Order: sequence, then structure tokens, then C-alpha cells
Amino acid sequence: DFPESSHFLHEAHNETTNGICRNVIHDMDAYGVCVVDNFLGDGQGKAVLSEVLDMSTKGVFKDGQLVSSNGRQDLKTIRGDQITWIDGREQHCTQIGKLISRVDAIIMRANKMYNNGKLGDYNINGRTKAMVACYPGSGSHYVKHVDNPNRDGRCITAIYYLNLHWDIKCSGGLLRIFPEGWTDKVADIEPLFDRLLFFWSDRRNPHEVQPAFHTRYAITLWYFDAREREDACRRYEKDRSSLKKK
Ligand SMILES: O=C(O)CCC(=O)Nc1cc2ccccc2cn1
Ligand SMILES: [Mn+2]
Repeated sequence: DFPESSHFLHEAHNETTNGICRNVIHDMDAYGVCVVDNFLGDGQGKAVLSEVLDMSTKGVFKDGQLVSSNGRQDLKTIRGDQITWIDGREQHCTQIGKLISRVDAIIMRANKMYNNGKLGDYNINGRTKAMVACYPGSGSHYVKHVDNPNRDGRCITAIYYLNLHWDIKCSGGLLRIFPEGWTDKVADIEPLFDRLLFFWSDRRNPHEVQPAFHTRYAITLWYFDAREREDACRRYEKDRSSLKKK
């Protein structure tokens, strides 16, 4: 349920990238979560936002998996986001494509800078397409969950937020991460414009999106660890072939 991307690893060497990477490595090591503010700068951030708003007006957003509960409550009991998958090379998605390349460059560089080329003991060699998500402001939320509970290959979640003038007090939509091991602590992340967030995708970081009362946009990329992804695909093939035999 998360399409892989075919192009990756755009290298962009510059001072900003290096500075951000040191930040990412330190925070991922220390907390398993890292926030980078003003990632693209106002101009480019707004250019990405306008591409997403154009998509929204064209109605490309479909409901996330609709889990019908016991039929009585509303259908969106699990998650109220509407999503679409973007490769970044589509027409009218050039700005989103640039964002993706910039995040790739950070991850690739951090992957190299870390001790002998592994970030947090991972060897990152690919990622999913970009998932553009819209939470319509009608109290839509996402219940507490782990992105990758069963070693499907995804090791880092990267989320870029697009919400101008977002005020948690009246708009809600807080991302709350419950880092494993920090029993009495939570990481409350406001989905602010031009904010980039990284966190380990596995059970170390259960998280929830609290009800949002204004439209809330985010773009998510999941990065693969080469080995874990390979093992997951092999297991998947094995399961498929055993299913066929029956
Ligand atoms: O928008 C945020 O602050 C985070 C939202 C979030 O956790 N989204 C999300 C979306 C997902 C879509 C498909 C499969 C797994 C998924 C896990 N998480
Ligand atoms: Mn999630």
C-alpha cells in the first residue's frame, strides 16, 4: 500500500545541507525524532503549497482507507486523511519534485556522514513515492499507530508540513509522538509551514494526529533500509507463491 519510487539519490552538496545533516544525525541518534524549520524558505515553500492547493481544487484527494466500524459511527473512525501518491515528475508537480530531491539529499548525505555510511545502523537505498495528505478540517484525525510495525523495510518517516499561520489552539491537528523508552514524555509537533520532520518509522515512534479543524496538508516520504526491504520483499514473494499453491 505504499508505491516505491524509481528515482532517488539526488546529491546536492552545499553548506546548508551539511549543517542540517549534522543536526539530523545528532537528533535521530539522541531522540529518534528531528525537526528542521524553514527547510525550503518562504518562496519555495509557498510554491509547493500552491501545487498542493491546485491538486486539491482538482479533487485528486481520495479518502484514506475507510475502515467502517460497527456501522453506526461515521466511517472515518480510524483516519480522516485524504491522500494521493506523487512521483514528483508529473506535470504541475515540479515544486513537489524539488522538495523531494532536497529531502533525498539530506537523507543521502546523513547516510554517508554517519559512521561508515550508515544512518542509525541503516543503509538507505530507496524510498516510497511522496504521499500528499489532506485532513479536511472537520475534526478529521488519525488514531495512534506505528508506521512500520512489522519490518516492511521502511526505516525513516519524513513529513513536510505546508500549513501557513497554523494555530494549534484553534486549528488542532497536532502530531503527538510517544517515543518508546520515554515513558513520561511525548513529542508534540505542530504541523507548521515549511517544517520538515524525521522520525524512525518502527515501533520506537507510535504517533497520532489529533482532530484538525482547518484543512491540514502534509507530504510524507518513507525511506527504505536496503536489507530490511530486501528481506520483506523476499517474505512477500514466498507468501504469495505459497498462497498460489493452495
Ligand atoms: O500528518 C502527520 O502529522 C502524520 C500522519 C500519519 O501518521 N500518516 C500516516 C499515513 C499512512 C498511510 C498509509 C499507511 C501508513 C500510514 C501511516 N501514517
Ligand atoms: Mn504515521
